[in-house]
Amino acid sequence: MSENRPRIGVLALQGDVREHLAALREAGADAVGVRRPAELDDVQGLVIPGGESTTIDKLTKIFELREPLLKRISEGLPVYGSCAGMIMLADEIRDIAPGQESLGGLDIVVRRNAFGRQVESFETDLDVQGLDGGPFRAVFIRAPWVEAVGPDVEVLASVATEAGERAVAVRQGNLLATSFHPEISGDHRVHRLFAEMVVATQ
Ligand SMILES: NC(=O)CC[C@H](N)C(=O)O
Repeated sequence: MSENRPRIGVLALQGDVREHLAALREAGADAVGVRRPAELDDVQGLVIPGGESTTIDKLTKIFELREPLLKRISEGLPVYGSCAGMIMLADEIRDIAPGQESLGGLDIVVRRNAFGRQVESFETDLDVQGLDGGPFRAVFIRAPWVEAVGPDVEVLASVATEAGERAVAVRQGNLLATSFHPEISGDHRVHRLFAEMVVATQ
């Protein structure tokens, strides 16, 4: 790690990997793609990007990353999951696909595609706890929401839905997750928050 530039990986199997690499670099991290176990060994934090959680799940198994990921998460590796990445970190998934598994670690129940189908993707201004400087423009794309959280989970942001308030940003220890995609908003405050979490563990 050079000075305060943490080395953060982006799980580079599927999804918007490039956008996260760019956002992390702008947030002050050394960002690298992670596709092999040896590359995972080499990072101090990891982003699991948005994409399709069923595909990311399958590819982590094919690329023999599932076991190393489970091990590092259990050892306290800081991980930030966005959208499909949030689903990968959830202990329980509703509307799960046949055979789908998460990595888990975050004591939350998420519902996949909770906000509706692709055409129902939307943007909104969110107040996110821990982010200074006003509301965050959050982009939701076939996003999950959080239906239940365990006692150690902090809810950082919620949205009002027809079903009531639903959490869309949560943190539990070294694990951070958002239903939305901060990597495409041009606002790097979520990535900066994660980089600070990674630095704090060193
Ligand atoms: N933008 C996203 O990451 C969408 C997540 C996708 N609906 C899933 O279930 O994985």
